[in-house]
Amino acid sequence: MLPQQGVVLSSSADGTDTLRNDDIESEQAYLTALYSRLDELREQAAERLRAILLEAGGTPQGRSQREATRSHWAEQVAQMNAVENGLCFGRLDFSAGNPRYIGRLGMFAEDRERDPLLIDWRAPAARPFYLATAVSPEGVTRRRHLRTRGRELTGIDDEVLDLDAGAGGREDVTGEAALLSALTAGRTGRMRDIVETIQAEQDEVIRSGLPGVLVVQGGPGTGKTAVALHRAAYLLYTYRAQLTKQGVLILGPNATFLRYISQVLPSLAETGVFLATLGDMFPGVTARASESPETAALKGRLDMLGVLERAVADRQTVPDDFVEVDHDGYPLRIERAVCEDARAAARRSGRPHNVARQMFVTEAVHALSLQIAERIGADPLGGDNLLEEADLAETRRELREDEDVQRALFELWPVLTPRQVLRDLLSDPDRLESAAPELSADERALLLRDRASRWTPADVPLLDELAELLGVDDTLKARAAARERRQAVEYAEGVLEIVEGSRSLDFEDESEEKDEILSALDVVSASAFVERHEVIDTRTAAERAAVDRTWVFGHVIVDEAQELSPMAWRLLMRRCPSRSMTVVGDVAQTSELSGTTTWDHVFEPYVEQRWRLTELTVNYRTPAEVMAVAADVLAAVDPSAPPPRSVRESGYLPWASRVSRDRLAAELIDAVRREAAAVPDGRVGVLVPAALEESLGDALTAAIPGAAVGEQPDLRDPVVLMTVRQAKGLEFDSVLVVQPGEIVAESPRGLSDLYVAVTRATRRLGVLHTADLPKVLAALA
Ligand SMILES: Nc1ncnc2c1ncn2[C@@H]1O[C@H](COP(=O)(O)OP(=O)(O)OP(=O)(O)O)[C@@H](O)[C@H]1O
Repeated sequence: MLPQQGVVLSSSADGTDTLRNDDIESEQAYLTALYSRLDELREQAAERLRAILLEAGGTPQGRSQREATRSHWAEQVAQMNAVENGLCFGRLDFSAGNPRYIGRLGMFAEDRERDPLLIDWRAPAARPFYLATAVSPEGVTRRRHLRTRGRELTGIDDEVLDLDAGAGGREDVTGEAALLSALTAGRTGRMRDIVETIQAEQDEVIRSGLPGVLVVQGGPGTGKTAVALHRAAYLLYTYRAQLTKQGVLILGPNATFLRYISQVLPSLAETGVFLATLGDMFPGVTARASESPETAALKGRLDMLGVLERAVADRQTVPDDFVEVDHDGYPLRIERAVCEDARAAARRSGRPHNVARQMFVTEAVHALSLQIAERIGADPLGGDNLLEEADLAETRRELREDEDVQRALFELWPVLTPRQVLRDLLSDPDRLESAAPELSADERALLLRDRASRWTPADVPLLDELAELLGVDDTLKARAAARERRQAVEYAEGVLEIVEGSRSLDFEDESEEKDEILSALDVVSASAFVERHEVIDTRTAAERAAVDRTWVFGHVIVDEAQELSPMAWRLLMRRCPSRSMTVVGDVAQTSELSGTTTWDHVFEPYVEQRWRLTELTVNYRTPAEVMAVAADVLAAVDPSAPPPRSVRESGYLPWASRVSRDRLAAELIDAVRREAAAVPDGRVGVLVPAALEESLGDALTAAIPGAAVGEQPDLRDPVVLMTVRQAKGLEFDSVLVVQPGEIVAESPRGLSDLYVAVTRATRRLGVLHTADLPKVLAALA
C-alpha cells in the first residue's frame, strides 16, 4: 500500500478544458507584443554597447566609467538573451484591477505611465502567483500558466481561485497541471529552473530575508537544490547593489554536480555567482584527488587545528648549540640562547608565522650587533663600549643585508607557504609524529602519503587554516608591489624612448618643425604613463573571489551541507563573517564520515542558537511507489525522521531481481537496455558499490557505447554508471541499484548511501543483487 495518497497529483488536473481559441489568440497576441518589446529593448542596449565600444582615450576616470557602462550594457544584452525561452509564463487575474503577467524579467511599456507589461517573478507583485490558493486567494480570481515553445503559445492551464465559482483544485499545490507536466518530463542531464511552478513552502524559503543563517532541511527530492538556486537569484535581484559588489558563493558537493546545476542561474539571467566545490576554495589549487573516507574524516576533525599549529611551530627552530656565519670576514655565532629569546619574543607577539618572522629577525640581529659591538667597540681600558647608537644601527643594517646572515636566519625561521607546510607534514612520518602526538599511530598512518600526491578536497580546509596561521608579511608584499611598479615604470620609459626615437626619425628632414612639436616625454612622465595604463579591474565579484583567498562574500549558499566537516565549516565561516548564509541539506543522507547528523552541532560554535530552520516536506522527484521502498530505508537510518510525501505516482512498481554472480554484468546490460527503451526521452542511472565501479563500468561501456562512466561522467549521456557518492543530488528517469548489500557494507554510513541511491529516480527503480537483499529492502523481495 502506498502512503501519502492524499497528496498525489492526478494527471487529469484542471486546465484540460481551458484551451479555448479566443483565449489562445489573445494570449498569443500579448506574448508577441512582449517579444517585440524585448527585441526593442535588446536592440537599444546593443546599440549603446556598440557606441561605448567605439569610444577610446580619455582620462583614467573617464575610462573606468566607460568600462562600468560597457559592462552594464553587455550584461543587459546577455540578460535579455537569457530570457528568450519562457519569457512570460503566467498571468494573474484579480477581482479588481488589471491582470498581471509574470515572467523571467520585468518590462514596462514605453508610454508615459510606464505601465508594467511583464512582472519579474522575484518582484513582490508576482508573489500571489506562487502563494494564492482558493482558501486564501489574496484577491486573485484566476491563475493562468502559459506554456510556450520558443515564441509560440502551446497551451494554457487555468486555476480558478474563487470557491464560490467552484474552484476544484488542491490546496497543497499551486499550478497542479503545470507542475505535473514539469515533474514528468524526461530528464536531460542538466537541472532546469522551476520558476514557473515554485510551491508555497519553497517560495517562503526563496524570499526569506538576507541576514542570518537559514537552514533548509528536507528529504530527497524536496527541491532543496532548486530552492537554493532560486534563492540566489532572488537575493541578487532584491539586494542587487550590495550583493553584486560582494558576490554570492554557492558551494556544491562535486564538479559533476556543479555542471548539473550550471544552467539554472543563467536561465534566470543571473551570472554573478561563484559556483564552487570545497576543492576550489583555495586559490591556485584545484583539489580533486580522492582518498579513503577515513582519511578525509580525520582531516575534517577539529583536532587538526592543534596539529597544524604544532606543524608551524616545529618550523621555528633553534640550533643545538650555535650556527656560525661569516660576516665581513669574521666568524659570527648565532647562539642557541639568542635564537630561543628571539623565537620567544616573536611567538609572544601572537602574530602569524610569516609576520612574526620580522620580530624574530629584529631580535636576532639586535643580539648579533651587540656581539659585534663587543668585539670591535670594547674599550681596551675597560670603560663603556665605544660604539655609539648610530654605529650600532649601521651594524644592524649591515647584518640585515648580509646574505649569509639572512640565509642562516631563514633556516631558523623560514618564510613558509601553506602548501609547503602541508606537503612536508603529510609526507614525513617524523614531522607527523612531532605535530600530532595525540593521534594514534594508525591515525597518523592514515594521514601519511607520498610527497607527490595530488590535493584532495579535505586538504583544502587545512591549507586555508595554514594560510591563517602563516599570514602574509605585508612588507614582503609591499616590496613585491613596489618592484612590479618599478618594472612598469621602466617599461614605460622604454616605450616613451621608442616614441621619442621614432619621432626624431620621422622629423629628421624637417628640422624647422621639430621644435614646434611636443614630444611624448614633454607631456607625460613615465610614472604618469603607467598610471594611465594601469589595468582597470573589470572583473565581477565572483571572478575576483575565485583568486582571492580572503574574499568575503555577501551571501553564502551551501548545498548538500550535511557532508561538510567541522574544518570545512571553519573555512566557510571565514568567507562569510556577516553569517548571511543559506544552508540546505538532509541529515539522513549524510555519507561523509566527518559530515553532520545534526545541524545544532554545526552552528552552535558560530551563531549559538541564532539560526532559523525551515523544513521542506513534499518530494517532487520520487514517485510514491519508489518512496514507499525508500521509507523503509529511512526508518533504519533515522526512525524519527518522517519520509517526505511524494507529490505523484508514476504507475510503475519498483522491482528487484536476484541473479548469479557470474551473470551480474550480463544481466545488468540487459536491464540497462530495457530501461533505456522504457525512458527513451530520459536518462538511466546505474548506481554501484565503489568496489564494482570499474569492472561493471568496463562491461557496460563495451556493450553500450554511449554509456558514461568515470570520475566525471557526462550526465547528458543516456546511460550513466556511478557510485552513490557521485550520485549525490542528481536524478535519473530510471535508476538501477546494483548490489545494495555491498553498498550498505562499504561504509559505516552505508544505509544513508542506500537511501540516497533509492531516491534518485523520477520514474522507475530496479534492483539487481546476487546475495540476499538487505532487510530494509524486504518490500522488494
Ligand atoms: N516546484 C517545483 N516545480 C517543478 N519541479 C520541481 C519543483 N520543486 C522541485 N522540483 C524538481 O524536483 C527534483 C528534485 O529537486 P532537487 O534536486 O532540488 O531536490 P533536493 O531536495 O535537492 O534533493 P536531494 O536531497 O536528493 O539532493 C528536481 O528535478 C527539481 O527540478
